[in-house]
Amino acid sequence: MTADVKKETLGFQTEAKQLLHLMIHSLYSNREIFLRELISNASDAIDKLRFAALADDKILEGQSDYQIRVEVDKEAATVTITDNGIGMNREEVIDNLGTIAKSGTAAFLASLTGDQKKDSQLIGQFGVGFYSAFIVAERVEVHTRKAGEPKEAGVLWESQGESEFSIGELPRDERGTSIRLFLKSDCTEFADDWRVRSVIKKYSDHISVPVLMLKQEAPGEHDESDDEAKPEAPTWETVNEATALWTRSRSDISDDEYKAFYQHVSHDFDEPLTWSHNRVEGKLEYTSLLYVPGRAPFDLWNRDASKGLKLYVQRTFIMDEAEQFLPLYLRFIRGVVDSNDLPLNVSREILQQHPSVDSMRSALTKRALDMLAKLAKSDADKYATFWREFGQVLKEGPAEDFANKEKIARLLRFATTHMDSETQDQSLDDYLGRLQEGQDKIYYVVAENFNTARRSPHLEVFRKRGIEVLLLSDRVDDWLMSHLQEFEGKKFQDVARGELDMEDASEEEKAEREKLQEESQALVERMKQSLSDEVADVRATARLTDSPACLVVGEFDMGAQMRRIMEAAGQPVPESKPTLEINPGHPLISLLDREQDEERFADLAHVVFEQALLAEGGQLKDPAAYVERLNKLLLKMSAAG
Ligand SMILES: Nc1ncnc2c1ncn2[C@@H]1O[C@H](COP(=O)(O)OP(=O)(O)OP(=O)(O)O)[C@@H](O)[C@H]1O
Repeated sequence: MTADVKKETLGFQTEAKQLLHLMIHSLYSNREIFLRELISNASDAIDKLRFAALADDKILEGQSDYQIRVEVDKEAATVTITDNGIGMNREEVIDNLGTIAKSGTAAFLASLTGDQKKDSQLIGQFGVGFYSAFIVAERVEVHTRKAGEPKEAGVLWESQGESEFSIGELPRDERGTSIRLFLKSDCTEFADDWRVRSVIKKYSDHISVPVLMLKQEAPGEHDESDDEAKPEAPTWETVNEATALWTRSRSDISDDEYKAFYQHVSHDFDEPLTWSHNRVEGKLEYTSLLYVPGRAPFDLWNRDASKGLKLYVQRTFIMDEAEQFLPLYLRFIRGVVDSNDLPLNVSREILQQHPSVDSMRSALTKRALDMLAKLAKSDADKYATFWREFGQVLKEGPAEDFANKEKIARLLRFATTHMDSETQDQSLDDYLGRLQEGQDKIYYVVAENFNTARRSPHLEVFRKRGIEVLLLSDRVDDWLMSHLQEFEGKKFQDVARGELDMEDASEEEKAEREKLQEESQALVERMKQSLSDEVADVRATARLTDSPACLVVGEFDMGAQMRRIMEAAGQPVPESKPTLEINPGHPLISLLDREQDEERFADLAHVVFEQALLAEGGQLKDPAAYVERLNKLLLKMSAAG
């Protein structure tokens, strides 16, 4: 192909260079996947052409027999993948094959460790794509022409996968793209017809476009006496199943086929955790195939990361990332929806207004939630994986989707005082199964991290009474809890909020609490005066057993954790002071009560307040003053001793 080409040499973008290098070294043990990636791209290119032809069928140049051809040449040690899809012009070749446009790429590359095994996992998450050709090829040639452009617009791109590539003009009769791989000496197996066929069967059976290879003559078929009549034109045969997988009946599709199809639609390297394939008939007609990935993509938290489903209308590919069919909190779900009701010329704008889309969205949301519920029930290990990867995203659900709040709540998993471990593996149903007699609330504590939550002084009385408390420490938790009011008729109660009124307290306990309050009246008044700048109120409490004091926010005030997040984000936060609750039975509080020296009383009262703030993960306004006060008290103590 290279004769007479005016060539120009250009360098790969730095990120592309790094990725290429990494790809070659970390995916070697799984090298056959290059074929899946290239066929997947070829099929995408044909989908794009089909879609573009809906608006202007001149670009088909009278040829609408879509196909992908794979040719091997054992002698030359090459394998060539040719599609008659949309093709690329010069600029697109440079952009698509020479740079990586995904946002977050630099951060992704920085997260790599140099450990091949770990990196190969990560790179799978990133999506391997076209560059996987260089795992097996020492040189790659791409000859392409954009559909609808003249033959002379053909482009030849060539690279050895190091730091540069060359690009030149080379006329091309057929529209579309041909990718020729000059195989490395230890990869010549991919120039073998049978080897390639089996890889195509394995990974690309479900591609709706036919993948063709030259028919091989069976041994003995060749009749010598016929030699005069030859040569016949080579015949091509279809190697893959070539029907869109989702159009087939569920019972005819094997798990392996579902998995391979997932890798095609999601560009994921790994297997999905589960899937749900459904055909809906009646008022609306559509087929959906939804998957739960096994791992979060590297850019899950990027605003512009890919999300949504692949949309088809009557089998014709319309768009990637159709976001309208699922809510944001299910943005990790991948798959396909094929509608019979939407018009073929549907655009993103039309999708936003089309009446069927709303009904499809609520049905697909329900379907996705049911699929997760089923996974939780049938495979605890896989569900734990799901939760680890996507739990935080699902926690956005109750705020976004009021109608499905209860369903989502049932899917949530928490760390609680029951296991006292950081792993979030307890469901609300588990919690309800362990309610104490008379308990009619679901208690929780929110803190900055797990240990602060677990050691929160607010929990002391709950532990004493054997009442379980949810331990929340993810950033999204305050947000979540502000939208979850109740579950199965039980209200959620923040243990650090409002006055503690434990419904199971006995008459005796109540009387004791009242007595406590009366006895502490004088101390409480003195402390209120001393701490009037810091706290809204001081009161004696029975909720503490080991700690001298804790802070409590008003029933309707913003939680401490939420306040910290808002402050960190530079958001205005309404001014509100917490209430200090003290434990009159604690020796430090008794000491305070006995303190006659007003200055020392003020110091000690402040230290008690500041320590309560520290214990819940808060920040002191004036840490130096705290240290000074504490030191003063320590010195006093040693002087007294
Ligand atoms: N056969 C082809 N025909 C037309 N365009 C192609 C072809 N192969 C690749 N491209 C273009 O090159 C781009 C980059 O391909 P590449 O496989 O690296 O990434 P991708 O398919 O976009 O995503 P991923 O990295 O997740 O696989 C594609 O998005 C497409 O625009």
